[in-house]
Amino acid sequence: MSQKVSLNHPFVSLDHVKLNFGNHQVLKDINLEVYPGEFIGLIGPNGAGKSTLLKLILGLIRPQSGKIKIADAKNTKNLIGYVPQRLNLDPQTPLRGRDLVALGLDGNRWGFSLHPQKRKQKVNEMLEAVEAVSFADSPIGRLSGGEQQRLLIAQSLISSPKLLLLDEPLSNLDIKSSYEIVRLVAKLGKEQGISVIFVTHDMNPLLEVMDRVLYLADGNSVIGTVNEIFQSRVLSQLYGYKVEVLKVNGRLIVIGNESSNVEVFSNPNPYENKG
Ligand SMILES: Nc1ncnc2c1ncn2[C@@H]1O[C@H](COP(=O)(O)OP(=O)(O)OP(=O)(O)O)[C@@H](O)[C@H]1O
Repeated sequence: MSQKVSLNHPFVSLDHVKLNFGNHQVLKDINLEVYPGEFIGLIGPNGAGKSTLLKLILGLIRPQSGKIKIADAKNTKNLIGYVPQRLNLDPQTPLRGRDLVALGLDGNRWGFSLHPQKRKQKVNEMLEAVEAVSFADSPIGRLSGGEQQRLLIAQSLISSPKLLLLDEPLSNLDIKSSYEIVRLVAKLGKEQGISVIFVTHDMNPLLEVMDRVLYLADGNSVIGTVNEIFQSRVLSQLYGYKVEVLKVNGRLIVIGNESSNVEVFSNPNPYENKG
């Protein structure tokens, strides 16, 4: 499906979004605009509502109030790719890597109607893009976490989405794989003009690729550039414990130390939510 997406207009916008689960107010007033090709890191403590925010954008749950707008598209089904946390698979699962990627075609209107040769070609192109050709014919249950993540990313991108939502894709990955996955997503996002919202607890691999950072806590959000948010003072204030941001060889590194005492500053939100 070809959709007209303007670079000057947000692809996704959330306007005063509020979400409760029963009496539990998870998101109080979220405002956000995500532009085409923009890479946003979504961070915040456990239970802050990061996955819930992704589900709202996916349309899986509806807000109590506020508006969520996805470009001008009427049919958003194929416009959003979603990568869940790693799969928990039985090692005996008969599905091969390339079958998992092909499943991404079946969720859209032309998946089954695609000529088998064209279908195979599309799957091969995606496997090459995520550098997964060498293990594409292995049963997915026997692949490593990093290999499975590459396949899930290929699956989510095969229907040419305009927005990619990734929910903690780095959990269970080693440092090298984490950096590789982040670089891969950032590269494909920029090449194809895909907006990315990337949920993570490990911020370090994202520091060089994020355009902006969205921090969720206590139902509210703070958004800013990496330089605005990644300061020891700001992160310590947001998390409520000592977080140090160091510059080593020109690169930022975030170190969290929950046991340290820290002065929690009186103003809980150092930045206005700029959307
Ligand atoms: N379907 C649901 N029904 C009731 N409460 C829910 C539901 N889904 C999530 N919650 C609650 O909403 C809050 C936010 O959950 P969510 O999974 O969005 O947090 P998160 O920021 O992604 O957390 P984590 O970092 O631990 O993955 C939590 O307190 C959770 O228990």
